[in-house]
Amino acid sequence: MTSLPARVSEIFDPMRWREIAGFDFTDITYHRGVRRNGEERDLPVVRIAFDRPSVRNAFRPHTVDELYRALDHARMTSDVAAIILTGNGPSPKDGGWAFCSGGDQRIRGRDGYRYHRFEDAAGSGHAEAVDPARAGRLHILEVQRLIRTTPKVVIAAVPGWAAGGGHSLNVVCDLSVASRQHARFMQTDANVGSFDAGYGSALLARQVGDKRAREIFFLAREYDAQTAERWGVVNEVADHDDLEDLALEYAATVATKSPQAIRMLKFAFNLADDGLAGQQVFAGEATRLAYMTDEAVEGRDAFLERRDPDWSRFPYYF
Ligand SMILES: CC(C)(COP(=O)(O)OP(=O)(O)OC[C@H]1O[C@@H](n2cnc3c(N)ncnc32)[C@H](O)[C@@H]1OP(=O)(O)O)[C@@H](O)C(=O)NCCC(=O)NCCSC(=O)c1cc(O)c2ccccc2c1O
Repeated sequence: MTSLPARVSEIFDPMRWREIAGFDFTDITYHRGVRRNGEERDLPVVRIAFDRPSVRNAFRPHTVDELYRALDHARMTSDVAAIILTGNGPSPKDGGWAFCSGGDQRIRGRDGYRYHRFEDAAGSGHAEAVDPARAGRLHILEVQRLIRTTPKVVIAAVPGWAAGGGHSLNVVCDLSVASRQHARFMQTDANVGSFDAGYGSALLARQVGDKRAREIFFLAREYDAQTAERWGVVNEVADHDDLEDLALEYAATVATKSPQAIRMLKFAFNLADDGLAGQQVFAGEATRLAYMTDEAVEGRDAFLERRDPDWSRFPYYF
């Protein structure tokens, strides 16, 4: 049996996971699902979790870099069907739970979120040199696009606060489950002079309706898991201790379906809202399907054999 991983979160069951080698993450944790009763084997699911519980799992640029790497690794792991995105907890400071509270406001500069603490030179005289190319970042938006275009089902397991950019991450996940006792939602962007004018607002309006989305952003009122379920922000509410089990159950069910069908469906759901970029992603998968046909093979072989293609075997289907 592989060694049990550390219990990274109070509701994380080490028996169900193994560490994924090759990463030295500091701001997130990354695990592969395993079955340990009987012969040990990998399950088609990974768990990626924000691991900054003392700041309600706020992300800094380094967190976003790590999140992107883990998501991309999961995307390219061909026997993974589903990705659970969650937040470790509780906070060692006050026992509070969080999925993610968005960008870490302590390191927000005038051009975005900064890798290093940066004091305005005029204000403090302690400006720290930062590679300008790595200065202010807003690349959580790249993570949103990766979640959107990864051919896997991404399941948000919301154990506590989903606020600001964390609220938007929940919106962009394919499915969501939330803790009855601790999940809280609040779109605080406008409180702090920020605005996710992309998926975080437009896709939210698709999910909850236009008036409700405006209410969520304009009033920035806190709402709980049951309300989130009623409004369509999450799929299901679970008791806190059962939250990760429910997310795993979703992942296991997704893994019983045809990988191709899931991919085509996910990209079909995205297509209209994502415009030409959505069409491109969907069309890429259509091309893969086409390459699997004898007709496409004939086109390729004819070129390689320096002859005219013979399409006579392939009818003009209608
Ligand atoms: C999330 C809360 C509502 C929780 O309130 P609660 O009372 O439970 O906890 P505290 O407020 O006491 O927080 C405990 C502890 O954590 C620190 N903390 C919490 N959130 C953050 C944060 N985002 N950044 C930094 N630190 C945070 C807090 O200061 C406390 O520390 P102590 O040292 O005092 O213990 C509440 O915490 C809250 O409202 N948090 C802020 C939520 C927020 O406004 N987030 C940012 C929104 S903007 C954003 O996320 C964003 C990011 C992007 O990269 C974008 C890119 C492009 C477009 C838009 C973007 C965008 O909008």
